[in-house]
Amino acid sequence: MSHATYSREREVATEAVLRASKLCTRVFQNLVSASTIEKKDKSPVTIADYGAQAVVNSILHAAFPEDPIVGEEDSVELRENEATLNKVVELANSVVNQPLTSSEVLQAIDLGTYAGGKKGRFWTLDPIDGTKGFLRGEQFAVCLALIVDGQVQLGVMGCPNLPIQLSKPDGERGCLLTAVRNGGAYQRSFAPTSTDTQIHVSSTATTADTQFCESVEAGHSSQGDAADIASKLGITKPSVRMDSQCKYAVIARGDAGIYLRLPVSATYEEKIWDHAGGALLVHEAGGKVCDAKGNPLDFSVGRTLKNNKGVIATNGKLHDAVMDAVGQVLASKI
Ligand SMILES: Nc1ncnc2c1ncn2[C@@H]1O[C@H](COP(=O)(O)O)[C@@H](O)[C@H]1OP(=O)(O)O
Ligand SMILES: [Mg+2]
Ligand SMILES: [Mg+2]
Ligand SMILES: [Mg+2]
Repeated sequence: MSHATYSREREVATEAVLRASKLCTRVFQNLVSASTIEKKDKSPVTIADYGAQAVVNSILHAAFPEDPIVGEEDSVELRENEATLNKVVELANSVVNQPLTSSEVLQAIDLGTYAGGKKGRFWTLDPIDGTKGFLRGEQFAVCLALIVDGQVQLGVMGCPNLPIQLSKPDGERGCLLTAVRNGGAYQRSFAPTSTDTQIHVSSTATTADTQFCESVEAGHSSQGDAADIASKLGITKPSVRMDSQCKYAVIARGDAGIYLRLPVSATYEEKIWDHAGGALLVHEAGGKVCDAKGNPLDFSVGRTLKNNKGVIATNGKLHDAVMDAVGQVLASKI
């Protein structure tokens, strides 16, 4: 089968995500302390969010000046706060080759205001997915994807705190995950000499043996419904709770077989940057992703997944059994 390999896009996206990941780790090491955590001070993650978006957008824009970007952040509040802006500029310049001025940083951030849609190609960026995980020193991800005519074609995700092997939490951390449509899913470490290894979902066909994962945050997914679904599936092990799109990564690598993100409110619309790269990773690793009703995720309707409610990702073999249980538990709710 012939298909686009997006090799140049992949190379540029990898470079951008690695540099932004480095920036995030630097912010965590220098600005997050016991006292910021105790005070629930969000300023470090705000600085990292803006810095990572400025770095990724400026690298993308230099390579593909015609490509629009749907990014999570904009510069409106940053323009009001000179001290924060100075820190963002300094950090961004610590990871890029060509130094940026303050106004270039602001402009780069605002390249992310595109509305999305079903025609043409655009990038979507979550500079830090899992802000709460970032502040806790747990999982977060820099997530970049390329969408063409409403379909995700390339996903590149940097997970600075994710162990290369989940079973070795004290081993090497920092994973770069890449998927190209019809081209497979891959992982490498952040080490410059590291090379891609193809990854696959788990081959488990028995729900009772499966590890399932869900959000840390009760406000992002209905954990009561997830527990009911797990019990219907005969799963007795507690869920693995993890922030961010790292959950898609662990499904794609076969560490877990089921990711449940169940609707918590009638009004919340999931954002495309929270799912585009992760969903392609699972698909290309041999798994399946859909919403709580079994519909495919629709990335062609703007900045949100307004045609979908919730997200279910599995290793594929378990998909029908999981969707059966989801249907029973959510029958009266969605
Ligand atoms: N009410 C909400 N429901 C679902 N997801 C949310 C909600 N509020 C924020 N998010 C986003 O969910 C993602 C994290 O989810 P998870 O619980 O899987 O870690 C993040 O993208 C977070 O934004 P952000 O990118 O600003 O952290
Ligand atoms: Mg996010
Ligand atoms: Mg974010
Ligand atoms: Mg946010």
